[in-house]
Amino acid sequence: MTAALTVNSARKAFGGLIAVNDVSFEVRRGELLGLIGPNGSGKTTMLNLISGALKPTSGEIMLEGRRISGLPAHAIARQGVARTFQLVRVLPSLDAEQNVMAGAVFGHVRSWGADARKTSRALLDRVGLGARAHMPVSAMTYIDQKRVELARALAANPRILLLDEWLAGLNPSELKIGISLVDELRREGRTIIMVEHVMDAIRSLCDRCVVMSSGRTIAQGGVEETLSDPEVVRAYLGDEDA
Ligand SMILES: Nc1ncnc2c1ncn2[C@@H]1O[C@H](COP(=O)(O)OP(=O)(O)OP(=O)(O)O)[C@@H](O)[C@H]1O
Repeated sequence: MTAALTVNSARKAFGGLIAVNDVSFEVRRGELLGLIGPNGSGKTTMLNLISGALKPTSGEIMLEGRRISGLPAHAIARQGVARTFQLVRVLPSLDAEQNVMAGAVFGHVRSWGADARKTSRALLDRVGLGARAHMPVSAMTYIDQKRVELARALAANPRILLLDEWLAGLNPSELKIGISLVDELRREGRTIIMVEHVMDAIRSLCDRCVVMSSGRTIAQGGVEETLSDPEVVRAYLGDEDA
């Protein structure tokens, strides 16, 4: 069966720094893959290569067997890749509902007007913001802006969802809610890549992990087996987020 996403020898150089160095992995349909590694190991750059925010220096990325690397970000979004950002990016002058509608209009399965509004309302309910649909996002807390961003990413029913540290910065009770929300997405069969430092979340949510260190993949496979790999333990030692 064709993988949902295939990354083949992806490489990204920023001048002399190779942020992603010959990385290859697959994400199966309906799988939640954890992309983990110490700070600066290349995880966000890898997500940027998939979403088209950056073009790979070499290598290729395929979505459902079709090459997406090299396409502009908006074309990749149309093909069905949606994401959230490590530092939330919302449209601050618009309200929550309008932000989510923007995802429905510009993404994979597009809808407009009343349809987009209906989708948007349902998703805002789902992320716990049903009562604040008309609040300007600039007046929302950071956590609520993250929820808006997740709803926006889901609005176009993407083929693959990229979560860049979506659980970071949550307090323990918010984290519990956040984990169960991602778990619900997983149970409904969504294909997700999650860049995350919260190890409890990795352990409870991921089907498999890919571990990066200094731009390279140092391990991939089942979560427990990967996290106990001596090279992974070594890569994390001394890293305060481990
Ligand atoms: N636009 C850029 N220009 C130059 N260097 C960059 C750029 N983006 C990332 N880098 C460098 O590439 C390396 C990998 O960064 P990246 O943000 O992908 O790591 P990360 O694993 O996501 O880190 P973190 O967990 O801290 O978010 C780092 O050394 C970073 O400084």
